Amino acid sequence: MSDILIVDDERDIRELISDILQDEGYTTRLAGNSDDAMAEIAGEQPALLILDIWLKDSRMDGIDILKTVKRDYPDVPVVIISGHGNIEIAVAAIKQGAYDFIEKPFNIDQLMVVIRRGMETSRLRRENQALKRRDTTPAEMLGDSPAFRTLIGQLDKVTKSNGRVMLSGPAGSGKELAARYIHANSNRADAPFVSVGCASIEADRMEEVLFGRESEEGGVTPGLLEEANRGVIYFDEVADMPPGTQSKILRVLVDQTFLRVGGSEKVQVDLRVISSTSRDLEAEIAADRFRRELFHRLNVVPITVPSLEERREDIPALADHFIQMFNKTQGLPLRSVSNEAAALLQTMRWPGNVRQMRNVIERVLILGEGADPIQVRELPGETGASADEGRVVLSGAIATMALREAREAFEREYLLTQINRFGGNISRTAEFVGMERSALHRKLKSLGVVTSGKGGVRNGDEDAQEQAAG
Ligand SMILES: Nc1ncnc2c1ncn2[C@@H]1O[C@H](COP(=O)(O)OP(=O)(O)OP(=O)(O)O)[C@@H](O)[C@H]1O
Repeated sequence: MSDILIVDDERDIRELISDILQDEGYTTRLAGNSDDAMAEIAGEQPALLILDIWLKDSRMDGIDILKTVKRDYPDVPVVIISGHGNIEIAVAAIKQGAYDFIEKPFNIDQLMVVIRRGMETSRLRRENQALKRRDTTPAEMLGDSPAFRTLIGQLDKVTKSNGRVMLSGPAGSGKELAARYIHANSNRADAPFVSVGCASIEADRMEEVLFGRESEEGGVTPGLLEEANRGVIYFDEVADMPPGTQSKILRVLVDQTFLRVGGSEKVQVDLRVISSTSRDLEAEIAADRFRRELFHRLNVVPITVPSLEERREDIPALADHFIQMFNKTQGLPLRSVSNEAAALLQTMRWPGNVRQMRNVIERVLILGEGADPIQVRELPGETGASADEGRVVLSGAIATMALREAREAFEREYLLTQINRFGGNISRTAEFVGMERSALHRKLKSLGVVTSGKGGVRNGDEDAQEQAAG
């Protein structure tokens, strides 16, 4: 959707405009009457429409087309071409929602100014829509660990106030979910929740995206602040907000008004602001990358969202939750998690927090063996998947034991593995593990492992015996 549709009954004119635009790098489509124009638009929505007001031999005139387009494709900016001296008609067209107009005869510069601005508007609208699409209904926030209960307790305290909240915590820990929880339980729940990814919007586009734009003729493209009016605006990774925008946002926070880009009249908004950061904002302030006044305005109620490793207790319930979610949304198999696999999930490292765990579960459901329950060997680390996907600290069974029992289990498993490696040769095993032969014998005896002659090992514990044999 980056092309321009030119509708004019005069072939010379439409081809002339097309040539100029193509020279400037735009793709164009042409239509000489209203039927062709509507067919082109229905086929693929153009990024911008240039429309002659007077169309000979057409069922609809330009104003009718404009009305239809504004009704059915409100995001397509329409630039009207009007004859010289037809200013009233052009103004009427603006009132009907046209973005701008050019008068015939026009020069190339005039044309290009209007088109470039129109294309920018179109891009901005699409960007805003894409951002809004990310706004899905709040997912359920799950957990019962002490760290999670502390978090929910703090969130519950701020839902009914209008206080600005700063959520800090590592990536993927659930900051946005916490912000949505506040919104959903507040008296702004019926108004929008608009998320602004401060890291994902280019610095030079930020102001237009936030404040919107106004054309000289009064055409308005609202920005995200206006779209969030009466609701919540969520600044995700606020440390990434460009310095110029920081100053402007500071002013918005002071008097809840702002100017659109190109505008001269103040726009009033009623917003609750929630921000998030995974960085240390004090350090950003010390390095002159973040404005202290803005920090103080945003950081009225600071709330820390714990990492997943601080709430390992919640992991089995989260795993079940994600399995059910992927079953519902993607039809992936509804599986349970074996105790060992759950224990392993609880002992892994999770640098990407809940998001990473969600991805791991999704991958297991897609690529795993499919039989119930999910086994340890299907999990990353055990399957040799990327080290980043969670380094295994402990094997599954050991993770569920008390220290003494775990130590014994580990020693048994370790020594049986070594004895196997050395074909049952106790002397070589003793040498490798750094023990006296007699000390190793004693150790094995205390662990219930019986060495029977050459190469054989026996063990009271069936699992260990299986491992020794395998
Ligand atoms: N307590 C929870 N219960 C259920 N799902 C959760 C929970 N916490 C986080 N999630 C899920 O984990 C994923 C990441 O959460 P979210 O996007 O809120 O994290 P974030 O901290 O905002 O991440 P980033 O800083 O990277 O944007 C989401 O899919 C979210 O639904």
